[in-house]
Amino acid sequence: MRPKVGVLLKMKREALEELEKYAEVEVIPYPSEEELKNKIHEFDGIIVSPVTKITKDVLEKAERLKVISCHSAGYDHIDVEEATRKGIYVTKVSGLLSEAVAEFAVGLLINLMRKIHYADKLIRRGEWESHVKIWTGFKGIESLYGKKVGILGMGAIGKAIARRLIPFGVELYYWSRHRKVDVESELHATYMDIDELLEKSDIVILALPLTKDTYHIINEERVKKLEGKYLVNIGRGALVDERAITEAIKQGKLKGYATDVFENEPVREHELFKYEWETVLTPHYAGLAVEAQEDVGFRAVENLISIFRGIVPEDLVNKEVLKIRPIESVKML
Ligand SMILES: NC(=O)C1=CN([C@@H]2O[C@H](COP(=O)(O)OP(=O)(O)OC[C@H]3O[C@@H](n4cnc5c(N)ncnc54)[C@H](O)[C@@H]3O)[C@@H](O)[C@H]2O)C=CC1
Ligand SMILES: O=C(O)C(=O)COP(=O)(O)O
Repeated sequence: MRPKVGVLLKMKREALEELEKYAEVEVIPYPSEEELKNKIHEFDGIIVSPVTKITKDVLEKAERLKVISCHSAGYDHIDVEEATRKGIYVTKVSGLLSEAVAEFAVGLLINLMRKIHYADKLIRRGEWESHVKIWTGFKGIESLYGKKVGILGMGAIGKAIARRLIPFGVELYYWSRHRKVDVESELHATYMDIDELLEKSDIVILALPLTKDTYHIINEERVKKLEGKYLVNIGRGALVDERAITEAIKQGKLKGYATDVFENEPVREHELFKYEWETVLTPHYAGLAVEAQEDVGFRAVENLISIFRGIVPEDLVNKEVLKIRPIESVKML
């Protein structure tokens, strides 16, 4: 029997056609939790974007579900622990967005330090001369050259950021779950414990996934270690305690915060909106470059089909699931 697959986003037509070769497909773009609860029992597999949360309540109704294929590198919108317990395979799309996202992270950082976003506003308001006031230093514009940059999370994106920063003449530090000897020889980045890294860096970049271990990893205590420094967040909003960050910006302790991600998205209003000099804020769009998005749909389809064929894909997030429900028992193709 062909698997029934729910596509819970607007996916590229070509990727959808590829999926239709193997599965009975129903497209329900961005359903509400209620809609999903009423529908999920029909599916053997789903393809899902970061906008749709797959909660414990949804999974409770997912009687047939065997595969959740994320159309993204992040998988924090899935209750992975519960999925694993139920023997559901969860996959992500690794690598495809990294170059575009890393480029964007560097863009955010340069913008934050050189105030490009702010200068753009000044000239449009007819305030050409005011740049002189700024330049003479009442608030300070800084160059990246010679700075110490600490990267938290040295995965696909973290490495791509590091590679881009080397030509800027910075000193690189990193912290990740595991020490990476290849990174150290290729990128000349020094491994440090997170707290030492926060203390020694002038700039900190977050490129971690959001998990129960990394939730609020930049908490109130750690924000104190960022006094006089810049922070860039390209991972997920809840890697930081946004309230503590906002307070530190308000008090002039954190020099700047640039982020593409927020604790509660979408964001319509935020206290940080007031701090135009100190913050650069974008609506979760670092991965949105046509070149980056080109193959994401195909990879999400490939991961899902691979599992239904009894092949474990490299992009499997919850490897422990293999012990709970062996791959042979999810084979449908
Ligand atoms: N702003 C955006 O549009 C985008 C954001 N992202 C976010 O970036 C995250 C990272 O993506 P990739 O680099 O592709 O992932 P990856 O899996 O290649 O790298 C993640 C790194 O974080 C480390 N890590 C994981 N858990 C850790 C922990 N508890 N403590 C210390 N280190 C830990 C891993 O060892 C790995 O080096 C994604 O999970 C996603 O949330 C990804 C794409 C686009
Ligand atoms: O891949 C990820 O984790 C992302 O955050 C990308 O999000 P998007 O699918 O571009 O809204």
